[in-house]
Amino acid sequence: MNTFLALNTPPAGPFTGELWESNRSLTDEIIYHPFCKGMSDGTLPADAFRHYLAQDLLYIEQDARAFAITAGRASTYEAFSFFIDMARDGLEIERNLHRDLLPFFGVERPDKMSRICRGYTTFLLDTALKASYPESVAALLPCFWVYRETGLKIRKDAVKKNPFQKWLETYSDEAYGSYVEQFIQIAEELLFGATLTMRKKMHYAFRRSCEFEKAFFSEALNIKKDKEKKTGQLF
Ligand SMILES: Cc1ncc(CN)c(N)n1
Repeated sequence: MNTFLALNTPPAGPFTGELWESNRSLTDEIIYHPFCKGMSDGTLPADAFRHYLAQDLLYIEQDARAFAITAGRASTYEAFSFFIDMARDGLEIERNLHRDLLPFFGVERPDKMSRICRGYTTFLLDTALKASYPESVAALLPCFWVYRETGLKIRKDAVKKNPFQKWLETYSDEAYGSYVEQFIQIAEELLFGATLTMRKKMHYAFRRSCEFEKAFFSEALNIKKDKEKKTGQLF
């Protein structure tokens, strides 16, 4: 049986197939995360979304930098050009989303990064600067592939009058999807040409980013509980 049938954004070949499949339980935990379910059925607490959005504002800027660095290290002109586009247009797609959502949810630019946002962006930038080019590609891939898959899956079941509609539309939109497909193709070619050792490193980088993606949603959802714990309001 083809286990990728259930995927809306299928792998580009056996190597990206293996990459997704070996992280399937983790990617499922992201796609079916209570944060995402809350966006789909409209029940996500506004505070959780506000925290997420504020941190995402900082995240996408650093993510775009990591793409620009990766572009500079690309092994082909096509990949260089693609990652330059990702750094600029990818950022712009999400900036547009933020332009709509920030005033709607009354969110301002935060003074500092949360623990998970700092950890994730440091990991992406460190990988782009200090690890190999294929590892950086693998580290950056979940941020697009997992969001695309999540956006498509949760939009299907989303309630109609939904405050998170714009988020759902952005990540299920074709413009976003076409970037993701090209990105998966580049990763497939790199995995194909990689040594076993490099392939393992790429798998590690991909998994680490998936872990951060999950933690990003969990942190936002738990922020209220954490604040209450710190101020002792629960007791
Ligand atoms: C944390 C995070 N991960 C992924 C995306 C989608 N590029 C995002 N906006 N924010």
